[in-house]
Amino acid sequence: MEPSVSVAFAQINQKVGDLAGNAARIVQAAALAHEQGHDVLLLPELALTGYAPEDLLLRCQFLADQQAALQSLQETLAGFQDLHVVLGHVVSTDKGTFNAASVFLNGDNLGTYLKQELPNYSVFDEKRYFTAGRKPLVFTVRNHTFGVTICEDVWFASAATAARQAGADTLLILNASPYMVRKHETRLAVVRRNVCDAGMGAIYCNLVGGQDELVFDGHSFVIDRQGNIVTELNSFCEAVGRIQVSSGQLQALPSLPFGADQSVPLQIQENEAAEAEIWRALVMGTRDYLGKNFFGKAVIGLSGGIDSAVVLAIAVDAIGAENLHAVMMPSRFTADISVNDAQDMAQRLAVRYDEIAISPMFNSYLEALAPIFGDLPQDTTEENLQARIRGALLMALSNKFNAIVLTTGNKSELATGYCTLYGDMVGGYAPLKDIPKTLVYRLASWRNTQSAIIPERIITRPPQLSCAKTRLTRTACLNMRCWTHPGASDGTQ
Ligand SMILES: Nc1ncnc2c1ncn2[C@@H]1O[C@H](COP(=O)(O)OP(=O)(O)OC[C@H]2O[C@@H]([n+]3cccc(C(=O)O)c3)[C@H](O)[C@@H]2O)[C@@H](O)[C@H]1O
Ligand SMILES: Nc1ncnc2c1ncn2[C@@H]1O[C@H](COP(=O)(O)OP(=O)(O)OP(=O)(O)O)[C@@H](O)[C@H]1O
Ligand SMILES: NC(=O)CC[C@H](N)C(=O)O
Repeated sequence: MEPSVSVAFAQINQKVGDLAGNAARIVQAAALAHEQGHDVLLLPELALTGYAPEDLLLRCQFLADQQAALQSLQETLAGFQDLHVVLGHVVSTDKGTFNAASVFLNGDNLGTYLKQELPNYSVFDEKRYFTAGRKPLVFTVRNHTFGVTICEDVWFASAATAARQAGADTLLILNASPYMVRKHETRLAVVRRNVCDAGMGAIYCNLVGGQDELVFDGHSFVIDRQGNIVTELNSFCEAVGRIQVSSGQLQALPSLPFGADQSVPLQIQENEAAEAEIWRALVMGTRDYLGKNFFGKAVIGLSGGIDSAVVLAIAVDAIGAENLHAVMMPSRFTADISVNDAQDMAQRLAVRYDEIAISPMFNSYLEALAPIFGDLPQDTTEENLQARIRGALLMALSNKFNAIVLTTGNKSELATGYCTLYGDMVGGYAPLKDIPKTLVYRLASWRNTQSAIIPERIITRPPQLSCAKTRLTRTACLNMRCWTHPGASDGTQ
């Protein structure tokens, strides 16, 4: 019987540009893998710089700092005897800048792989920064040979085929693959087609965490050469997965927790609702945007409507009720039930809640404008003015308390222009910017199945749609109402 080889793969949350912090997490993962007696540790794509480093790569100083951090890391990793660490980093030479991965063992570099397929579509812009590599890299631990590739490489056949031809039995894939609904199924299909069909098993290690407008889901997996899933990690949590390779067979070992937040179970839950996964994506995206930009607190305009209710619920799950401030800013047009529902929601979540009446400010504006407006009829102008007064108040609270304003607009509103510039668009991060209104309702209902934090009337009440507020035609407004809330087609408020 052949001696077995064991591999750990660390789904960790790195931060673009934070070389010291990223290196510390890499060392922590290596210590864990070494302590467990593993032979190989696989890390995500560009684990040292974080993904995507974008224009930092155009700064000579950043490249020099990264090189120094890499050197120092290589020395530290030498302390974990006999552990092969497959680490993603940048290589900069007179031939170009490369998205690379090196295999470090006992202080030596066994080889460096250069990414061959550079994605340059959608959110990816790698051709702006990187030059493509051409050669496979393999290394052997006892009798088992591993190939190394990086993310987009496995979306094509050639890099995996070259690794197989160079003798690889199992392909190690370093990834920074952002989340989209159902992306996991696509990744599995791609790896089955390009890696398993070439005769190899695959260990797919993905980055996890929010980075500006992207959220990486992790959801790393191991698949054998027949295309069967051997083990997979849950999405939206840091974790270390582990396998053993024995007589060419890949066998799962129990996964290990990693990092401070261990609220998400490591293993995939059977039959989980799609909303549960999307909710975790929104919570992680919000938590990491705030955390990585040094905001401990947030402020939200709470209207008693569905969007601000869902944003508040996401924010509570992300940073805790004690770090949130909800502000209701009623005008003379605000219905009592809106105020009651906002109060009720804040109370259920134990969030600090304040009311600031905006009528006096609104009247002052109207008075100041009266000589110019004359007897022109009221229209969107006055409505937008209210939204802008609220925006100014929220930004004042933001400046004074160093709390970021969470914008409540959803994707349907942003796509159709149904929002007020310098008004309800105010703020630094919009958790719902990629969530259409129909999904906002589904998410609210799903979150309430976990604990009833959103007053039911906020979910069932037809959206407060005002056609005067938008530049959409009346027909478009009615269509939108049907589209967003099928139950509300009579135009009532
Ligand atoms: N990473 C981030 N992501 C998302 N949002 C972020 C953020 N960092 C701050 N924010 C938000 O931005 C807010 C801070 O921005 P902001 O409220 O604009 O305020 P502030 O950062 O103070 O920016 C204004 C600066 O420009 C100066 N200024 C302004 C206008 C004219 C002149 C002149 O000399 O002519 C000078 C002014 O003296 C002040 O120093 C934060 O409270 C927070 O809400
Ligand atoms: N009375 C209010 N008090 C506090 N914030 C408000 C108030 N009215 C509006 N806002 C803020 O402006 C955003 C947009 O308000 P709008 O009345 O256009 O409703 P909406 O787009 O349907 O959002 P929501 O579903 O949260 O009411 C709200 O999500 C909220 O953050
Ligand atoms: N970083 C990458 O190369 C990512 C590209 C890839 N197609 C993905 O989203 O999974």
